[in-house]
Amino acid sequence: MSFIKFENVKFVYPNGFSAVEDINFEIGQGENIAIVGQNGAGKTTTVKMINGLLKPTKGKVIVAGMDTSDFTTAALSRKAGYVFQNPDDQIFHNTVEKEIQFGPEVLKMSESKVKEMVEYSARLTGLTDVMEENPYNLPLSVRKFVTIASILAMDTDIVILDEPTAGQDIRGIRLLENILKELTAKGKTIVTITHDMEFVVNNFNKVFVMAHKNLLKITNPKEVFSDDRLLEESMLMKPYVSEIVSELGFPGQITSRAELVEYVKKAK
Ligand SMILES: Nc1ncnc2c1ncn2[C@@H]1O[C@H](COP(=O)(O)OP(=O)(O)OP(=O)(O)O)[C@@H](O)[C@H]1O
Repeated sequence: MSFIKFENVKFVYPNGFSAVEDINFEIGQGENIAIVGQNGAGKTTTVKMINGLLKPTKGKVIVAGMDTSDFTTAALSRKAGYVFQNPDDQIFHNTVEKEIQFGPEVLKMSESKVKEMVEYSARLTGLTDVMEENPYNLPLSVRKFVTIASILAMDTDIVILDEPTAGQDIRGIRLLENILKELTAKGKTIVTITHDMEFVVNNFNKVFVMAHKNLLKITNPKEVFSDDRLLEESMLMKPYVSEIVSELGFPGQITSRAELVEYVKKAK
């Protein structure tokens, strides 16, 4: 059964610019989806319609049984938490702790539940030691985790991450991978926009490929990276491993480091 459903969805910004033309898809509860595609394809516009920040100009968006056109953004954001692409569009408190606390307090969680959720989210995002800091004194990559923590603390059924990998080093990527695992284990539905193809290969089974204001294909990473036409149309780069593998003339289905190591070991 679908938990998120887009039916013939079009979105036109107030200035008349059409960013999404005609999108149809369904996401089941507990699914973990990556959205990839060229800049300006309409990825952010699409996910903002899931938590009601934007309402479709045409068509229907149904989230957890709610037609988003009939509900306020406040009501929808209790179901779907959206982590903004740019943390500075989201952060407005002067300590990390206050920022994370804000969401659960708005949701009127009990004092002990707020404390529990803040501690849990801070631990998961590696922020425990910077709780008293002003977020604006922290690097952008850490500010991103502050925004992720503030959404995790709300314990929404749906978590939307917009470009979480941008500017992250290996520690940040590992933290993100752990967060995805933890959320999946808790049965959360996760939608992640990313340009990092290595991250896609290592963490997702289902990929939505967007281009030209539409959803081109719903597939898995292996199919994306073995479909040269799709790659070209959506202007996606293959993961580094896939590039090396094709230069070496190895089988094209190898997309991750682990698979490459396995293949070379067997071939020795
Ligand atoms: N508020 C707005 N008013 C008018 N046009 C907008 C607005 N916000 C975004 N757009 C335009 O809509 C198109 C789709 O933008 P969107 O942010 O959804 O794309 P995206 O696929 O997420 O791109 P990126 O990977 O660069 O973040 C772009 O051409 C963008 O310039």
